[in-house]
Amino acid sequence: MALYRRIPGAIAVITLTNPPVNALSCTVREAIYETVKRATADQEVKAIVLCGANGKFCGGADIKEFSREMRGPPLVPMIDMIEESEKPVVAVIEGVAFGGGLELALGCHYRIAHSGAQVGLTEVTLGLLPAAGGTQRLPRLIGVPAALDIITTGRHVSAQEAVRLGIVDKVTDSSAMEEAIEFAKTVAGEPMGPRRLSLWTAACPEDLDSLLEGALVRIRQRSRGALAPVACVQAVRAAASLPFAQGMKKEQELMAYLFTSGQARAMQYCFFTQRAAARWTTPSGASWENTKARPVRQAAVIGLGTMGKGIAVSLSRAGIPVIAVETEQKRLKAGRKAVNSMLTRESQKRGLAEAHLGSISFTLDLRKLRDTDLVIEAVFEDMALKKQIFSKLSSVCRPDALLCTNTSGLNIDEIASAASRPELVVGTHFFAPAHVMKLLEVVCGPRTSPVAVATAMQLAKRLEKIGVVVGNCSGFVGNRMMRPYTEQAYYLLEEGARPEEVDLVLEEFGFAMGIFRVMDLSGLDVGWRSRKELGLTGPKLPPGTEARSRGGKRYSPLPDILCESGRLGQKTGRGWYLYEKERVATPDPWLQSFLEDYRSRFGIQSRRVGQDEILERCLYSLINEGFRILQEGIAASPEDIDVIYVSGYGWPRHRGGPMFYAWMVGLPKVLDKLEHYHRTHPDIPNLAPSSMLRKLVARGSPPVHQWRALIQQHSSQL
Ligand SMILES: CCCCCCC/C=C/C(=O)SCCNC(=O)CCNC(=O)[C@H](O)C(C)(C)COP(=O)(O)OP(=O)(O)OC[C@H]1O[C@@H](n2cnc3c(N)ncnc32)[C@H](O)[C@@H]1OP(=O)(O)O
Repeated sequence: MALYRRIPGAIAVITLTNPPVNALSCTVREAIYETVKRATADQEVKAIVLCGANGKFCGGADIKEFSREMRGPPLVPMIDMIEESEKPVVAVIEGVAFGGGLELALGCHYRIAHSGAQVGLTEVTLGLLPAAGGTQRLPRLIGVPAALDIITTGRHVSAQEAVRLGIVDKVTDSSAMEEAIEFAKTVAGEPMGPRRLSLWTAACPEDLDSLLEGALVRIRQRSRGALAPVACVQAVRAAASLPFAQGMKKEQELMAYLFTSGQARAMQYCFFTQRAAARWTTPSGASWENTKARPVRQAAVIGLGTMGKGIAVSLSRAGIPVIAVETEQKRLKAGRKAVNSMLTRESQKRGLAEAHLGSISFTLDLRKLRDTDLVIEAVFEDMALKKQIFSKLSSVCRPDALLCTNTSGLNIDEIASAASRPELVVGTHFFAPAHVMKLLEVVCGPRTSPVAVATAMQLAKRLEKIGVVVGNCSGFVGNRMMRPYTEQAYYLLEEGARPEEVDLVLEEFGFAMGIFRVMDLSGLDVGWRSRKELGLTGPKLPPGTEARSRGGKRYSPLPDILCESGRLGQKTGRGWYLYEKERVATPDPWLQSFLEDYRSRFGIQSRRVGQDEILERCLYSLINEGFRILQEGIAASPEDIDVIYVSGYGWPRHRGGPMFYAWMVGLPKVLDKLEHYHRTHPDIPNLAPSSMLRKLVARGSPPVHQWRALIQQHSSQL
């Protein structure tokens, strides 16, 4: 709703009241209409102040309403009515003014913001565009180039930048409300015509076409295949070239097209699932409701390799004092140097004062961890080494200290078996670079206590990461699903495809990089090491093993052969691609002839592999593994899997996540295709459709939010 009160000085104050973010729900819109009409009709009122309750102006349109039939007064005429008011309307921007919230403020005649406020036209992040006049008013207010950037990225703009750009008229460190009231008194009675943005002309550069073209190029690089940012560019073009009314018509047409697109649905699904994952209720009944996280006043990181360094920076940035431990003086020195320079870069980039960073001390002595609340082990993926560390930690640390391992796939329970209190051992799987990537898989072993999970999830929040609780199995959720995906990519090469063909299909789907480019970037030796550990290749492989088969299942030795010949990816200048210029991948003629030789050596008839087959075999095998994960109770819900993929594996947000995508494609189609590919490749068991997928199809393919209820609770690992 919106509360109305009249205060001395002939001012009407209208307060949007819809916790937690004062979203513009049907009821709020109705109340704004009514209160603005009341204020304009009231002879005693000379000016109007519009604010939000609880220190937040407005979080925009109510996203929950987008999936229902629209009711109540629409936003556009409501904002027009405010702009047309003869009495000045002053918006008080505290907290946030996002999406429709900022559009509402743009309809007001003046905007006064608190210095801590943020504004933005964030609709593009939900697959939409600012269709309450935002695409037409913002360019008129601040010019086309700056508006184009804000509208197409949906980025949050600080109050300081907002006043610099002219989005707000004034910023104050003290009470924005009081400032606005005093200001409103000074403009009461003035004509409002010059303050109506709809009457302005957008300042436009001479080379408008090249500005818009440049924006489209950046959009294609950043979010391939996403419709909303492209529509935003079209709407801004309309603002630059058409009268306001026609621009508004164009804005509405584009919105109608986006609103019903699967992409908007997918991105709104992402918005809600990310928040649902943070609420983490497990099938065994643990949740924030009944479990309290332990306070983390001091943390430690063991191992200052790539991951350890990023984790230490992440902790320090959250203001948590850190003890960083290494085994050798040389490594400690190198680690200290790297961490300190990362922190300096961070504080320069984010404007963080050193006082806000948690202190980091460096030591070779594990005994220094005796007062630590939480330890994160980030050493090599070596089970024996990890067990040795956990055993030592048990004797050095406080008995209630939480012991976390950053393994990316080893058995948490086996690691926990070396600790004296296995219930306090939990997996915290960070993603590289750990101080940048948002995802944290919180891995729960069979003996991990709810308190340990709650503490790790609370830590994720403090580190501004998205924590998702998963069960213990090889590779957990994310890496486990990657295996069948990469295997399919190798098989496709064996059968006739080229790396650049596979990558192009995946990039056109929306991944920032295709799988072969990703492998080249992270180093082919990472997978090679783990395949050697598993005895799939290298010295542990029993003599006489067939080159293309392991345990009766198809195996591709292609990546092993590349590694053996020193092609480890970008770092050696060669991998699946050639890197003559640093980081620039070019198709390698050597690889092409190597693949031809390989095929003729193994009698494989090379064929042209179509784009659909590339996409389906890569994605459906990954999705199929997701269904197995659900079946085994390793993830609590399909939404959790989707959050993991969107926030940690570059799955395009406008595709919702693998499980949502499967549902959008149609579960019967996914099942049918998997059956087809499995019939064609019976030696690839990953292609055999999972029973969970069959079950969902048999139940009529219910929407994703209903799957959780169908997952057998007794098989849950959580
Ligand atoms: C054809 C008809 C349409 C015409 C209108 C078209 C023009 C307008 C479009 C829009 O305005 S779209 C919405 C634009 N707004 C946003 O993108 C903001 C989204 N929200 C956020 O970014 C954040 O929530 C926040 C505002 C920065 C607050 O962050 P914080 O971390 O403090 O809290 P959260 O956990 O994110 O949110 C708390 C709670 O509130 C729910 N929520 C937030 N924003 C909205 C919203 N706009 N609509 C509905 N609900 C919202 C959020 O889901 C959380 O709920 P729970 O998970 O706790 O249930």
